[in-house]
Parts: sequence; C-alpha cells; structure tokens
Amino acid sequence: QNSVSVDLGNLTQYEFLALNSPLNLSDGHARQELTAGQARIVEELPALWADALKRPVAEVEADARSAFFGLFGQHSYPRGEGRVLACYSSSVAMEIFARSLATVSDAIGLIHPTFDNIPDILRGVGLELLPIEEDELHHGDLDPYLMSRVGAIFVTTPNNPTGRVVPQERLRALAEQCARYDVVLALDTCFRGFDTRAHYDHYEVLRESGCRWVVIEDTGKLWPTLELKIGWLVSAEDVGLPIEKVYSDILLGVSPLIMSMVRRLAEDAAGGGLAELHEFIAGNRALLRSALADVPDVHFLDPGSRASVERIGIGSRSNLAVWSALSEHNVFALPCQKFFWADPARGEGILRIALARPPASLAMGAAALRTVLSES
Ligand SMILES: N=C(N)NC[C@@H](O)CC(=O)C(=O)O
Repeated sequence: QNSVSVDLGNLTQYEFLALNSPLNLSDGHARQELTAGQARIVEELPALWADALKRPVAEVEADARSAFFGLFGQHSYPRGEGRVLACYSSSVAMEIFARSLATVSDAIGLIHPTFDNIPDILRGVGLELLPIEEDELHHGDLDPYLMSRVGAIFVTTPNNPTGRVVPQERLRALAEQCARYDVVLALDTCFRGFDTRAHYDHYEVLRESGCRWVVIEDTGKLWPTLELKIGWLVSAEDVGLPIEKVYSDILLGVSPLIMSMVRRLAEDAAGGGLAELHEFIAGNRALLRSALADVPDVHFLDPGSRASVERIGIGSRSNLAVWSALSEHNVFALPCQKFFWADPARGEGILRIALARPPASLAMGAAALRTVLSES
C-alpha cells in the first residue's frame, strides 16, 4: 500500500485533485444527477435567456430573491436598495465582507472548526482570527474578552463539516450579545437548504435583536448546476461597513440568466423538489453508514447532521495515509486537518465524504473506503 501521504496547503487544493475523477467524494458541491424537474429547467434555459433580454435586471433579480429566500422560510429578508447583493459565489461575497470589515477592525471571532477558505480569506485581508469552539458557541454567551477584542464574529450555520445548526433562541441570544458589544454578527448559511431546522426566519431574529449583521447565502451546494450559482451578500441597514462600495470594486452584477435559473430551481424545490433532495441525501447518508457499519474503529461523528457531507472518525489510522490509499482506487475523500484551522491535529483521524453524488458513485467509493480501512 502506498502510504506516502500528501499534506496540501488548503482543502480546496485536495478538492482540485478530485475534480476529474468519477469517484470524487471530496468537495461539497452538488454533483448528483438532475431530477426530471431540474432537467426540464435546463431545457428552458434558451427561453429564460430570451425572457431576461426583455426584462429589467432588477425585476429578474427580485423574482429570484423572492423564490430563493421564500423557499427556506427567510420571509423577512431585506427589500431595500443594496441590502441583498448578488455575487458570483459565496466565496466572492465572503471576500467582499472581509475587505469591508478590515477597513474598520483588525480582528474577528470565527467558529472552529469550519471550511478553511473562510479563515484564509479573513487572514488574507489582514484580520487576526480568534477561534470560537462550536460547543462554546452553542453553550451560551461568548467570552467577554473576545467580544471586546473583535469587530465581528463569523458563524457557519449549519456548520461545515459538522452540520450543526444554530437554533433560533441561540441565534437570538448571540445577536443580542453582539448588539450589547456593538460587534457585527456574520453568518454563512450555505448548507441551510439541507436542514429544515435552519428554516426559521433568521432575518426576523436578527432585525429584532438590534445588532449589526451580515448573512452570506449560497445556491451552489444545492443543485447540480455545473458551478452556475449565486452567493447573496445580505446586510443590515446600519451595518456600518462599506459593503456596497467594496462590492462595486469587485463586480457590477450576476447574470440575469443565472438568476432566472435559480428562480426556477427554487420554484421546483418549493413544488416538492426540496423534500426530494432531503430524502436523496438521507438515502446516501444511510448508504455510506451501512457500508462501513461493521468496520472496526469507524465512527460517524455527527449523527444528527443533515448536511450534504458526512464526517467519519477512523480511529488511530492516519487520514492522510487513508486518503492516499483511496486515491490509488481513484476515489477522493477530504482529510479534515484543515477544518481545524486553529488546531489541525484535531482533524487527523477524520475524513469527510460528500453525499451530493450519484448513489452508484457513492457506493463504489464507500466500498473502496471499506477495503482501505479494513487493511489499515
Ligand atoms: N472558494 C472555495 N475554496 N470553494 C470551495 C468550497 O466551495 C468547497 C466547500 O465549501 C466544501 O467542500 O464544503
């Protein structure tokens, strides 16, 4: 067994290695087959193109926002000018938020663990990062020292890779503490679509709390749209950050064709597609867990997660050695050191498997993982 292990710079570099494999179980992007309803929307694209040519982009955008935010129960999203900014991806939205925060603050609290492009983007604009352990975030008020040191706190909910959701009353308490310290509360909700526990109206809670806030919403992990996506950068009226100015430094706007595609996908989801997606992911999660059920020293670390990824504890095995052995089978998982951006050693015995994949691919990948784990 080739136990040479590779330790790359960040998680996305591992994901690049998997991009051309039919057994890519690495990135959290949607790579399952189109449903019949979604395939019909692909057929509609030429008509959506013609429709977008005839209508003002503001109208097309408003329709896309209404369908997407309404689908996930976010009825109180802001309607005012410049309050919801469409970006090419949630990472572009993240970069704009980070640059605007760095004009007024030099430190931010960040949930730990989480996907490493978030700390990388924040460090990239010169911000000092203070970790907020996920358990601490869910337990109660945050450390007063941290709250007096930072200009914002950043929370991914549902979190990546754990799938853990900040419940409504916890969000309210967090937002109220942020209001007391005048700290911006920023949320990355890119996995929200998978978990109905994240479908309470976050914008109503945020508005009622009186805190300054930013939310990054993402269409990119839900539907298999060949990376056509929108990251929405949503902000409070009095957020006190030059978000619109920095946005205008980066882009003028997202294609109305993509906005219309997102609207139609959200409409299809509202008509039954979302429930279908939840069942699909649950089925793949069950497939993976049963394939590994009798392998010694294998643990499913997030039993309650509904996100489109699954963390697997592999005991004392080296996840980099397992990753390498899997890659010999042309199967690609994601080693979890880099999610623990402040303490990578805590990710050593953990792999993440993507669930938004064709069941047949997942089954073959799970069988290869079972073989590799049984040999190590
Ligand atoms: N801008 C970056 N690095 N994009 C990768 C990111 O979307 C993957 C991800 O979030 C996940 O695999 O969970």
